[in-house]
Amino acid sequence: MQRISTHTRAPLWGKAGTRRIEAQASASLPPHTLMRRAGLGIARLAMALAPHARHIWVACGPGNNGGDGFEAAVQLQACGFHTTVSWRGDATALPSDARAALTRLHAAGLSCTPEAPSHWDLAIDALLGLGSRRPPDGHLADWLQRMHAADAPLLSVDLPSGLDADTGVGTGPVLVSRAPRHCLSLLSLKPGQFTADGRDRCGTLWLDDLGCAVDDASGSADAWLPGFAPDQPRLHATHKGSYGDVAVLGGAPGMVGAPILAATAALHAGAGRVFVGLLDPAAAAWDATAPELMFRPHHTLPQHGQALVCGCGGGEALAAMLPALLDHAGPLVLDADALNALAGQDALQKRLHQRASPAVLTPHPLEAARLLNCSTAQVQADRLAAARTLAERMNSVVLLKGSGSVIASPGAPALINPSGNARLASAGTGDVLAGFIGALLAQGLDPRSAAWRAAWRHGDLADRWPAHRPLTASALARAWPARA
Ligand SMILES: NC(=O)C1=CN([C@@H]2O[C@H](COP(=O)(O)OP(=O)(O)OC[C@H]3O[C@@H](n4cnc5c(N)ncnc54)[C@H](O)[C@@H]3O)[C@@H](O)[C@H]2O)[C@@H](O)CC1
Ligand SMILES: Nc1ncnc2c1ncn2[C@@H]1O[C@H](COP(=O)(O)OP(=O)(O)O)[C@@H](O)[C@H]1O
Ligand SMILES: [K+]
Repeated sequence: MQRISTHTRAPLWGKAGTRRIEAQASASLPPHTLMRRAGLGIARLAMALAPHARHIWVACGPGNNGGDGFEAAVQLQACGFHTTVSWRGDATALPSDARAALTRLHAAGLSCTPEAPSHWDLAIDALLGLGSRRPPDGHLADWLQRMHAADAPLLSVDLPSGLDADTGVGTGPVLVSRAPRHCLSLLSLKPGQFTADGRDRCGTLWLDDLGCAVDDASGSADAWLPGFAPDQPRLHATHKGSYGDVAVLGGAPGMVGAPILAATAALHAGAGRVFVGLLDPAAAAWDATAPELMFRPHHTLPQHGQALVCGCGGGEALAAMLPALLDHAGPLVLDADALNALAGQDALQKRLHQRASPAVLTPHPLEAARLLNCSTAQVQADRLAAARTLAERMNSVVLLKGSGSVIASPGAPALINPSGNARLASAGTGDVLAGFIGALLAQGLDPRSAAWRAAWRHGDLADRWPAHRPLTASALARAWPARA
């Protein structure tokens, strides 16, 4: 069993992929082996999480997820825990593995109750897993509501009930709770555990591969957790020219702070030199808080060989500049208003598509929706699919921001960034991310690596941020070297 952290590098499989893994694994094992192993794993984790628990509530559902719960209850009871198993239904309607597990439960002297207990020290959610098909209702919804509302820790089996393994879209209750939440994923990790509603519902994630470790030699994983992103070591005999130039273009009237944030972030993330071209003609031509930044007339940027970060606080004037920039700029990050300018502009999108080196696009869900000509809700309903579609359509690396940012690139597996938290949900942190990406491009990383490494570091800085210190974009922009 493995605790999943932001350093974990691992393949992610959705429903179809996990079903394939399950079918292959069970074909080579005696009947019911996987479910017994699952029960053992759940019981072990439950005991480790709540060693002093006296009363454990196992809520079981109508499928094999419920079967896992029955198996866990047998183990917990055998280890001396007072265990209440709640289950309602017709035993003959259970799938065969779960039916066998129910028989074992009865043989162990346990019986099921159709009601929830009034008190428990740890709840185990074995209601629905991979087979969840609609929002839980009736007694399933009632039991889930009770588990989420209680102060006791909650351990979800495989998936929090109602969470879609592919998309991370959750149905059914979820309440903000101070009680710890854990999820023990079985056989595989799933994309939906890391994006959209997945993080909030899962809490701390664990993986039990049930003794069937799967490698991804065939490249069939639906996405990957990228793993730890160490900084590149530096040779001693280097100089500012060794680490590239970044040019930042943006800053329409009233929005001048955005490109300065991006430029400051690029500087602190290791770019050799950073230039800024502001679109607001009334803006000051330097920044006393960041004298390293070099301000230039915007029409002179980017100069040859510079990585360009374009769009932060850009305003509508950017649209007219984009054709030339798309055709001639080297390494390129398009953010904010540069993305809005692209939306619905087939000619611009064609230029983007034809670039020799893919650009990095960093839309938040609303910007992605504009680019895809759909609603934000449609983007959020399947973040992986939205990012992949955009990446293919624009022939670009697309970093779809938000909880569990998705990084999609044409011809390469999608990545989901596991670092970061809601303290990043404040104005300007996206500009900082764009600057980080620009710095990594300037230092020679390929667009996909620059995107995921910057996103990982951006989130990691937020995860390590001292609780008492406000997380502002300008502080985040200056935080990189202190951490790497
Ligand atoms: N078969 C096996 O050998 C293994 C199964 N595993 C477990 O089995 C799970 C998958 O089992 P299933 O495919 O049976 O799926 P589930 O246990 O998630 O449930 C499927 C059942 O629930 C019903 N259902 C779906 N949504 C519902 C809703 N909202 N309200 C009421 N009923 C609903 C379905 O009609 C179906 O009868 C995995 O998540 C994992 O926990 C693991 O133990 C690994 C091994
Ligand atoms: N809950 C969260 N978990 C992880 N990252 C988050 C969360 N909320 C926001 N972020 C990150 O913060 C940044 C916000 O960017 P964006 O929405 O473009 O804001 P802005 O344009 O104001 O800078 C993105 O990198 C996003 O992924
Ligand atoms: K579950």
